[in-house]
Amino acid sequence: MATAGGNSYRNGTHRNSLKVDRPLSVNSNPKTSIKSKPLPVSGQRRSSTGSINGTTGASKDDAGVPGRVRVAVRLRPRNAEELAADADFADCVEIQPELKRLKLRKNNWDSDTYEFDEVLTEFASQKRVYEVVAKPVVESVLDGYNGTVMAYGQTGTGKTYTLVRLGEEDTAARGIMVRAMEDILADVSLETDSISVSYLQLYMETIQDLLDPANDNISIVEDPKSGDVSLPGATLVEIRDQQSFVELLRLGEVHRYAANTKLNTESSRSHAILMVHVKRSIKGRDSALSSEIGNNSHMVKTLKPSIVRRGKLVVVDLAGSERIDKSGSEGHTLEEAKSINLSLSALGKCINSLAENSAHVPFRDSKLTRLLRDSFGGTARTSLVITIGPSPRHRGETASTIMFGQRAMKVENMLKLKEEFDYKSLSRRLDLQLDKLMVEHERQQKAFEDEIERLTIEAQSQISEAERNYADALEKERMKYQKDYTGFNKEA
Ligand SMILES: Nc1ncnc2c1ncn2[C@@H]1O[C@H](COP(=O)(O)OP(=O)(O)OP(=O)(O)O)[C@@H](O)[C@H]1O
Repeated sequence: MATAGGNSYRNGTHRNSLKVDRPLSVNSNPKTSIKSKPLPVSGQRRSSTGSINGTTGASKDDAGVPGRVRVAVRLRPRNAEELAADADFADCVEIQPELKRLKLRKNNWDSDTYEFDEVLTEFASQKRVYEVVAKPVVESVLDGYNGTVMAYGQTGTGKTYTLVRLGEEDTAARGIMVRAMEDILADVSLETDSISVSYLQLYMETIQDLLDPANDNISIVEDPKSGDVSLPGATLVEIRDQQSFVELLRLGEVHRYAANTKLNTESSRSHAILMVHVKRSIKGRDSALSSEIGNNSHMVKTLKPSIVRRGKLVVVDLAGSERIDKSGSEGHTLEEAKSINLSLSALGKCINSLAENSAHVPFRDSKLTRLLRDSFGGTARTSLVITIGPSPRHRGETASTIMFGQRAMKVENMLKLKEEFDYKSLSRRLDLQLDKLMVEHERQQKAFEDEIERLTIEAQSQISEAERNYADALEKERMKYQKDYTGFNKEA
């Protein structure tokens, strides 16, 4: 029945209510907009000194650089079931990519319009999705910032497809995780830099290690001073090539728990979290710290520690955001769904509080929000992709996903360069220098002692010779006197 209305709606012949939940100009405030850096030419190394807002070097301002959470929406194409079941119905959404707008149909005559940082149609390639959603974040991580890429949406709308696909049989299908590592490996130098990875899942408020399933209750440690969150119990694997990373992802996926629900037989019931730590050594390059220390005196120059930048990329594949009642879950699965809902609703509450600038943000309400503290309202550059399906039967979930994305767009982070002096390597360098100096000192001491001994021996032999000469001369003198004395007596 809705076909005619749906088509005419799609052709724009009906008046739609324009409900834009935020100012129409995405970057209306130049202070709060992040200018994405131009993409590097393939195979060409970027300069690592570029900063998030396009200026050279890091901001010396300790407060950081403002960076709003960026949100893209991705529409999944109709699946086989929808092609059959929804054949007579129009999609519940219409995408206007050139305007970066999405229309959510209310009925045959009316729709609400929302604007996002990017809108990705059902034809958007995985490459394009990576480039608009994740690439700017990956570049920031390479420059020494923290970054987050997260997918949020109803079960079966393409979160795992967008983030986790390995694309081994079809390289065009590679998801964000694989493409991000390719870019990271292409930019770092493994002689001076290092990449290490943890892969975890958050399931029923428990953090489990996807790289070591026996490690199933990892605690979150928060630094009370910096607020930094870490998981010291998680397996950390050093990555040196793409193949070992892909194998690691495959291993993680095997371990990821997937429970069936009525909505999707391969639904992920856990949140999967990939953490990529990128540590880079900066030598003689422009940096906030190196210019702070100055380079006037020779002393400072020789004792100047090198600088390390530690960027962390967090990629989060959230569990499906569908309502419990609709998933038809019961028993254990109901507990699961409640737990998933608890963490997702805690995330929603935090985002609402941040969007409204509330004094209190309830980060402590769930492990997910504790883990994502730096990603929302923190120091990370964050990009969210919200995934939606076209089916009018799931209009409610699609609407709630869209509202989540709209609120997330209001969250402002303060991006901070994670740069510090490498005192450890300075101390190692000084230890080495000290060892060398001590060996040299010992060598000189020995040479000095040898010289003293030589001089002593020489002096002693000279004294002995002088004594001998003196004794000889004395003897000669005595003999002479004796001879003279004897001669004198004879004459007398
Ligand atoms: N953009 C797309 N193009 C083609 N197929 C897609 C796309 N997005 C998702 N799919 C397909 O839809 C199905 C569900 O996708 P996926 O498993 O990624 O959903 P999900 O949101 O991660 O679900 P869950 O919350 O249950 O983990 C998969 O078969 C996937 O291949």
